[in-house]
Amino acid sequence: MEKPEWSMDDFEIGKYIGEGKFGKVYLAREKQSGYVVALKVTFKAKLDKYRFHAHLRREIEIQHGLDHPNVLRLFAWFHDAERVVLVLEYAARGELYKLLRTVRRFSERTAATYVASLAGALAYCHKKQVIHRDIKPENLLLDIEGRLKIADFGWAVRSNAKRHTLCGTIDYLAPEMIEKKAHDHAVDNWTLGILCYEFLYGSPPFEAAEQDDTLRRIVKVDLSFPTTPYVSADAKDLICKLLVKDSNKRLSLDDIMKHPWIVKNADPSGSCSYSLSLRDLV
Ligand SMILES: CCc1cccc(CC)c1NC(=O)n1cc2c(c1)/C(=N\C(=O)c1ccc(N3CCN(C)CC3)cc1)N=N2
Repeated sequence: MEKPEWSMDDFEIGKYIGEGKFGKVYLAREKQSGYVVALKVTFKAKLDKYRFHAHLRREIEIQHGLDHPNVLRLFAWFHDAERVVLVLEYAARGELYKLLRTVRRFSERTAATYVASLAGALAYCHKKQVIHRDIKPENLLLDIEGRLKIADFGWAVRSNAKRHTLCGTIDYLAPEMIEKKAHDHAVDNWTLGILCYEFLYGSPPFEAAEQDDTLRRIVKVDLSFPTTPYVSADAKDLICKLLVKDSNKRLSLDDIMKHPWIVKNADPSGSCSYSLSLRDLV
């Protein structure tokens, strides 16, 4: 997909897919190859208004440098007089959180497959000195085979220096980010524990009516497992080894891949042709 300079004329624009704070996403087909992509269009006027150039530039630099089966590809980008356009991989099954809300919670096999995919993608990002910092169901997409894709590197940073910026939805924030201590890639490991809990129980572990209560529960690691739905001891063991206050004591991404629950339940292909098992329907 490399060529001197792309323009909107190279694409047939398809249906509107969705929008975020700064951009609208459209399905599109590249005319020469017929390749289907997602075009994320941001108007420069909006960038000026919110002084968002640096954020977008960082998103482009970081995501363009990543190439992993569970990271949404940024193939190219271009701009014209009024827009900046990102040419992104198309994830045909949409947002993972909508699937989670629809089916209420995932089976242990599906949850373990997604956790393993995330651990693999994050291990790759950390090796490339990148911390995503905003891993949450809303930023996870599914391709046509049901394979998980991490998207939206808007909050990602290079992890050479310790970071101090508070960002992201509070349910997924690690204690050290709330206590404004220096944080490193271990924040993504914490978030993986939050997601694993949410995949299995249908809501994040420290959810509370008031934001302050959630923050208090996070810094206290006030973790409890409801008696229903049934969740295996292995799954709870993994969650307890990730939701650890001391970021140095959290299970490493490599150890997650070797954890008995993952080894026993994760589908090595990474794809969950989502079959509703009877247990998921009760
Ligand atoms: C929307 C712009 C935005 C703002 C902030 C963060 C993000 C990343 C998630 C994004 N999205 C983004 O960058 N995106 C890059 C993308 C992308 C979003 C995408 N697909 C979809 O969003 C999508 C949604 C629903 C869908 N259907 C729903 C109904 N089903 C029955 C059939 C399938 C099928 C595809 N493919 N590449």
